Formats: sequence, C-alpha cells, structure tokens
Amino acid sequence: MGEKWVLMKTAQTPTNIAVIKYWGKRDETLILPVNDSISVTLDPAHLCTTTTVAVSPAFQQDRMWLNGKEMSLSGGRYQNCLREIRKRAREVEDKEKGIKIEKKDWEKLHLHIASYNNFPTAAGLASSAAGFACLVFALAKLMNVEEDESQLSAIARQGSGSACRSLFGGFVKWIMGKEEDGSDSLAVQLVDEKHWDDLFIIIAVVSSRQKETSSTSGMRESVETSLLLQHRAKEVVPKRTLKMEEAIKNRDFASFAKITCADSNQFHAVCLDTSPPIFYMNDTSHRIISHVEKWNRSEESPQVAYTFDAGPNAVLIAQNRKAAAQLLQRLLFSFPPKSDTDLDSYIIGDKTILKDAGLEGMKDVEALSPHPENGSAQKYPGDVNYFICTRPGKGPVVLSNENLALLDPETGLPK
Ligand SMILES: Nc1ncnc2c1ncn2[C@@H]1O[C@H](COP(=O)(O)OP(=O)(O)OP(=O)(O)O)[C@@H](O)[C@H]1O
Ligand SMILES: C[C@@](O)(CCOP(=O)(O)OP(=O)(O)O)CC(=O)O
Repeated sequence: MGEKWVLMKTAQTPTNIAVIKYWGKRDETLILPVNDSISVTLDPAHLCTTTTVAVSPAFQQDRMWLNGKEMSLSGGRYQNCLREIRKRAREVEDKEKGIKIEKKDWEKLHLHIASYNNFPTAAGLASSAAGFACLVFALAKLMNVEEDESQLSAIARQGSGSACRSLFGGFVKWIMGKEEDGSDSLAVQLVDEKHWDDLFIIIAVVSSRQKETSSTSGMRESVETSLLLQHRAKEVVPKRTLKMEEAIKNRDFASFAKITCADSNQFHAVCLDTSPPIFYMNDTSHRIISHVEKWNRSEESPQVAYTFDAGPNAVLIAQNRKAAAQLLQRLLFSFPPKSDTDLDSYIIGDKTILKDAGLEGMKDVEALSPHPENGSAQKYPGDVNYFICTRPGKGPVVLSNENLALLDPETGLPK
C-alpha cells in the first residue's frame, strides 16, 4: 500500500437533553450508569457536530482537530472508541478510486479526524454527547461496520455516557444493562422526531462566572457520598422511567412536564446531597424555574417543562408553538438583552417563533408588559447570554456533499 489515496466520510450528529437524568456510574472505564435515562434529541439544524474521518496509507499517525485546533487523541475515552470501532471494521472497496482495504489493513492504517461543533464547546450544551456520537458514527460508515445504531451507541457510550443517546432522533432511552462487560448498556429509540412534533424547545444560555465541576467528577463524588443518589437509582428512576415512556407514547404533556421538572430537580438535589455539595444552577436558573412554576400553576395544565444539566442553562420544552411564543414573551420581559445587544443575535436558531410572539425588534421587547402570575416586574438585563430556539430533531446522517467535508480530499489535512 504505497499509494497516496485518501478515503473520507463526513457525518452530522445531534446533541440531546435528558428528561430522566443519567447521574452516577457503576463502572468508570466502561461508562456504565447506575440508572436508565431518557432524552430528547435536539434539531441538528441548530445544534450539531460535523465530523469528517479519513484514512490513507500516507498518514503517519492518528490525528484529530476539534474546531480547527489539533488536539490529542491519547485520552482513554478516545482510545477506547477507536479500538472498539477498529475491531469491527470490514473490507472496503471503492472501485471508482481503485481503493481496496482488507479487514486486516485497518489495524495498520491511520486516521485523520476533523470535527466542528456549531455551538460553544464545553459550555454545558452537551458537546461531548454530539461529538463522540459523531466520531463513532462517521468511523462506522468509513469502515463499513455492520453494527446497527444501538450497537454503535454502546461504543459512543465509552466516549461519554450521554453520547450513546445521540445515535437516534426523537426520544431515546439509554438502558443501563446488567452485564459486567457493558454489552447490554445501550440506547434504543422510543419514538422518532415526528411522533411528537408539536413540542418547541427554548434554551436559555445563562451567563456564569464560576467554573463548574465537570459531569464526570461531579457524578463520581455523588456516587461516593450521596445517599439520595442510591435511593434515586433504586427506587425513583425505575418507576419514573415507565411513567415517562407512557407520557411520551401518549403525548401526555401534563405528565411529561411533571416528570421532567421533578427529575431535573431531583438530580440537582443529589448534587446538593453530595459532599462537598455541587451547585450547578445559579440565581438566574432559579428565577427561570420560579417563573415557569408560577405560570404552569396559573394555567389549567402545564405549558412548559424545564430541565437543567450540569450547569446553569435552562432547557425549556413548551407543549406547542403557541406556548413557546408566550414563554418567549415572558422570558424577554424578565431577561432582556443588554442595551448593546440586538434581538437578532440574542435569539438564535429557529427565529420564526419571534413573529409568533409579536417580537420583530427591540421596541417590541421594550413594550412587553409584566405577566400577572409572576408577581414581579423586575428585569435582569444581561443575565441570559442568548436564547436558542429549537425542536426535537433527527438522528445522525452521512453528508454526501464533499464540499461539506472538513478535511481536504487530496491531503487529508483540515481545509
Ligand atoms: N466534536 C467533538 N468531537 C470529539 N470530541 C468532542 C467534540 N466536542 C467536544 N468533545 C469532547 O468533549 C469535551 C467537552 O465535554 P464537557 O463534558 O466538558 O462539555 P460539554 O459536553 O460541552 O458540556 P456538558 O457535558 O456540561 O453538557 C471536549 O473537551 C472534548 O474532549
Ligand atoms: C447531567 C447530565 O448531562 C450528565 C451527563 O454526563 P456526561 O455524559 O457528560 O458524563 P460522562 O459519561 O462522564 O462523560 C445528564 C444526562 O445527560 O443524562
């Protein structure tokens, strides 16, 4: 194999937000959780990872570039994913390019990987979930791997637990499994993204000053010190997961919202029950919860569910566009942008919701009046960095348009 050919594949993968949280491992290396979890996949049109993987006999070593900067692949999580996917690589033939790779060649051939997140990395928006899912999915396509998405999810899981849920669109369950080798700890799709397409999601990216504890170390500390975590994993989550599956199947928003909020709150209670306690939410997060709770209580049935991961950002799931438009009015009244920010950069993603909310410019935001149920007309300009408007979305796809590849087809280096 002295030739200079380069063979590539590019894939795009969504991120996801858990409505029943994964928090705690029973095996740190294999990344096996102490409970099942359920998530909704977010529309990749607004939040996604694109990854190009390439193989060539000319490559001297495995290399990776994340958002244009070369990074090390020596970490255990990357090595585990690469090893597991290489094991499953099969013969690949591209007759047009005159390339033939035998199964055994994959052991010696090196890879180049370039990845780009269209949203901030390591900012509490689950970049590791989309990132590892995309890496595994793209490599599986390049290497002609036979395994289905669930089996690939068990590999992505070894990069970051929550990544296993990004192999599917719609609503996804990560089954914790029982086997010691982790072979049955994988994700399955509950319903696809079309099943409940009324839902609309608004993410408040909340400004935070302090550096948070990473999910990995936070959950390790919770497993070591929180009795509430033990109770949650054994008694609460198994029952809650069944109820959540029912709510999703029946599109029962009242039940969905109740369980989603309760589970987010219990996850943060576990963090407080950890020694030393971990604080992921801040005053702005608490204010958003209080707004949503008051509004839901003032209506006949809940309009919005909230959930927070290991950080202060609020993910707000509205039962439909109408509720989302009303939510946006409420949010923009209390959390307007700073005076030097325009609405166009403050509301990103699916901006069509602005029109539904009657908010075409800053003057409409300034004209908003307080909502009676809130009981406070106080404003907090600048406490939210920006809002991302999105919806439940589809799972990973291969991008066949070569122009979208992140590596040069001749050199295999970043474009
Ligand atoms: N596109 C990507 N491809 C491969 N790895 C990625 C990618 N994006 C992020 N990662 C990995 O994930 C790490 C960031 O994960 P981290 O858990 O700190 O943040 P996050 O996932 O954005 O936020 P959170 O877990 O709090 O929601 C990066 O340092 C990198 O190792
Ligand atoms: C709060 C969470 O977002 C925790 C996610 O944890 P990670 O998947 O980031 O942790 P590692 O498996 O150690 O990489 C809840 C969830 O996504 O279920």
